[in-house]
Amino acid sequence: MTEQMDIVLMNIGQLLTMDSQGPKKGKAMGELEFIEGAVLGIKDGEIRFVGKQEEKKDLLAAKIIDCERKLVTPGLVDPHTHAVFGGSREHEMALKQQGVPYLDILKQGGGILSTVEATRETSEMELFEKSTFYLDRMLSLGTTTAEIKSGYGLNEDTELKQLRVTKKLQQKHAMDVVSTFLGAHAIPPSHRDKPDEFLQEMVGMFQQVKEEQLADYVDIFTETGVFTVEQSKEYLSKAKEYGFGLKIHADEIDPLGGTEMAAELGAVSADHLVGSTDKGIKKMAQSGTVAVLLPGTTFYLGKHTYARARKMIDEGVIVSLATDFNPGSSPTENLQLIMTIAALQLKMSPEEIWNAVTVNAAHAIGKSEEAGQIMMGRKADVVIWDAPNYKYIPYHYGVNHVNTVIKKGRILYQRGKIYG
Ligand SMILES: O=C(O)CC1=NCN=C1
Ligand SMILES: [Zn+2]
Repeated sequence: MTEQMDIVLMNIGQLLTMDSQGPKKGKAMGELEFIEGAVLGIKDGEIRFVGKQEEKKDLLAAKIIDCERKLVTPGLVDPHTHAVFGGSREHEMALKQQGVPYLDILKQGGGILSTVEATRETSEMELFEKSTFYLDRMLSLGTTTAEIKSGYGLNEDTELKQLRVTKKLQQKHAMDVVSTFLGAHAIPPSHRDKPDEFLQEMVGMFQQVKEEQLADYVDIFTETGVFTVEQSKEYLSKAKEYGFGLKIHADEIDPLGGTEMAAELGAVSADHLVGSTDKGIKKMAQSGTVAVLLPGTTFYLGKHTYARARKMIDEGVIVSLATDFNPGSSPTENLQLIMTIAALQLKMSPEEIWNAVTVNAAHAIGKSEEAGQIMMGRKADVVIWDAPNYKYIPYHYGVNHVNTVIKKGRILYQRGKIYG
């Protein structure tokens, strides 16, 4: 019986389905489900057939794409970005080259605080247009679902402005967007000597953020010169009472013990984790807190100590990867580059990397049922790559391997032609 599809992808070299019940951890992170010589049927925005070419010859479609034995995967999921911000920080490159530490730039009123100034001065419309451009670029790089944090306002008006821009992106942009309230991103100059009072003001926003459905998660930057573990624990405990999922920028630069605290609170994810201790890693494995690793930030800050991904995977932690896209410590939308750095510096295998940018990344932002996998009935978020197999993407770096991006069954991006 012939079945009429909207789009059929045929002659697929390797189709990565990432088929699994829930996130991958431990040994399972090293396993990858894929079909060689596959065909994929899409109808009404959903996956309607997944199988081997010879199993299904009678698929008819308005559009048939011969994938020429290329790699096909789910759309990538980026679970940690700061993609709504004003201005840029290219002027900080010179300071980085002189070896000025990230936290010193912040202490001198630069870093996050210089982006705060720029964001406060940028209108909601300009922020929306600027972040639309960034999300378009992320789509062209194969990302079809992304998390976006606030945190460049550090006052009620501007934090709400950022969150409303993110909400508008959720409504208007093809990218599926998850929103996180990161009002506790840094201590603004106005509250330099009264961080607790500032945190109280951010707690005072929880009700409105909840009522206006402006964020699913609350996050905090637990770091030397920013917020202590004790302040963070109190802040996140209050966020939990309001029903928010918890995230934390933990042990990025100094090992303060944010990892342990995140696991104890049952945070959905703990992010960065360069300084996580053995104890913290064990606690994350027990609590199911996802380790969102950001090796691009370690690379960009010129650091040589990376998060201990191998230890985390061996201990059974759910590990995912993200760009940490932001104007200061990781100005890149390119999750493919992060895959390469994860291979070279985190020593993650290609199989672990693919699980980390799909099914595990979706789990880190509560999108397990919607993103990161190609399964019957799921949204058709699919990428065709100009690559012969899944190992090729982390191997060949610094370019965009995407041939075609299909989002909810619509072709949104195709590699540009060279008009010779
Ligand atoms: O520097 C930034 O703008 C983003 C960041 N927050 C915490 N670490 C990096
Ligand atoms: Zn971040």
